[in-house]
Amino acid sequence: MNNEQQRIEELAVNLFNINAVKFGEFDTKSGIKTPVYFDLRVIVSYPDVMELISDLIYEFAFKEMDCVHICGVPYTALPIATLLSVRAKKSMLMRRKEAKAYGTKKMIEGHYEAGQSCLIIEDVITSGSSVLETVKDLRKEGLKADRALIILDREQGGRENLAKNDVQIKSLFTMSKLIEILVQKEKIDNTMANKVKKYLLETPAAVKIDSLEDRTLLTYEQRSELSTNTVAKRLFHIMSAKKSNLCLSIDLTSTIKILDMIEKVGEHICLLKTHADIIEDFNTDFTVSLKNLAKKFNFLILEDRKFADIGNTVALQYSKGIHKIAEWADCVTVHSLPGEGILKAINNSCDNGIGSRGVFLLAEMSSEGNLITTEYTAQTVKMASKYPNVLTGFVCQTKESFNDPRYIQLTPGVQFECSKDELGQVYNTPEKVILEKGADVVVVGRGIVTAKNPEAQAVLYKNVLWSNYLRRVSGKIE
Ligand SMILES: O=c1ccn([C@@H]2O[C@H](COP(=O)(O)O)[C@@H](O)[C@H]2O)c(=O)[nH]1
Repeated sequence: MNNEQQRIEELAVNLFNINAVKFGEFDTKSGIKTPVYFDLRVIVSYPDVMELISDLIYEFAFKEMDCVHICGVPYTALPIATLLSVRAKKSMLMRRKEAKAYGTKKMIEGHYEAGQSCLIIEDVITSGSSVLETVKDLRKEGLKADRALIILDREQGGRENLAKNDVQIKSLFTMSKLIEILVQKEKIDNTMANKVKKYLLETPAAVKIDSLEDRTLLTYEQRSELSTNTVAKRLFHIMSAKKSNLCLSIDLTSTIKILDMIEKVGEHICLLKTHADIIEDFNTDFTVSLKNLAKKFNFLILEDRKFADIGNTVALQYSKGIHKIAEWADCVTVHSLPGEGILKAINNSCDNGIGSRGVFLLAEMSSEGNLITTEYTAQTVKMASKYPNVLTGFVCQTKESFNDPRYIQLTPGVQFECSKDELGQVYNTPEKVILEKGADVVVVGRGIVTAKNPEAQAVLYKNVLWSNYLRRVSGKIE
């Protein structure tokens, strides 16, 4: 056995011994359970392991790579990048997780010039999204970022996702290699190893999240393949099948008027948005009729309840009271203001028998003078990323709010003219929201409901929204 192999095996055993590799059942970012989990954050407490890792990276991977700078993906890879920088006498750059609120507002700290190359160091890759975030920020500064050294590649699509974005990787271990060594060294038995192998074979490659590719250039069909929330998947399918990305906001106050309006426009919409609390004669028969119409015309129902309380209260508001929203609405809107308790509450309700449901988180609002800031929007998107199974998308106004192709941008505030109502609602045109603002599903309320001929108006909206979507995905925007 050669020296490299021996030291790789030594590292595998060390990682196992310090509990940086764990076996059991763990939740992952993508929502799929995994029998093996890597927590390389603990290595900072073990100088010998740190030294071994940086030696291995330096001798077996780094030496042959020509680069001006080294940049670790925050945070776990930062100490490794530091050791390597000292060892190789190469400049190190630091990528911030958030831009500073004052001063330079730079994302990359250190001295560099555009055109110089920067090698990225990362501990573990699954989909490769964290490496891509770093690549994105380095490239924004004009740096060449096309190679990354990884300690462990989970072999779940990260290498391929990165290659598609022109980043080549080299890793000390693949997951299969590590497992093989641990069996050989009698750290785990064959049953466990087979469980991991089965998981690797059966689990779809981790979705391509936060890629550099613009989500709005992907088709709804392509995005349905990536969806981790059942409602988002269904909605993408319905949109493609009906050639409609129109959501009707049915802000009427009587059940008869609502059902009558749906008979007229149901064929043309992919989503129906309700405000149950404005309906004066709300009753269970109405919800039965609503569900029948949703089935007949093939659309989903979104109750625009905008929950904004503590998790426990929301769980009750969602399933109890007169409205029993959980029983008839495929998805609901939720404010992020109170924190992730709301998402947990709805996630738990799904696990506890109501089945697959979805949430649209409010990341931005269409009303003039609303208090949402860009930081609030960014934190909302970050919070949501922990709940991929329940998150259908975001209610927002701008494409920049998020780029994860699994989620749907639902944009209200749309009419044929850019205008405002007397209470501060701001309207953009269908063309603008689809082509410039990144909307996937567009909410139209009074633009249809108060029209003389709502059906004809719905068809007009549907056609213009769909043709602009086709322009967007075919890259024919002049
Ligand atoms: O930021 C937001 C969030 C939700 N809405 C809702 O959409 C409709 C818009 O109705 P219009 O008649 O087309 O103005 C309405 O139900 C709002 O509650 C929004 O407008 N803005």
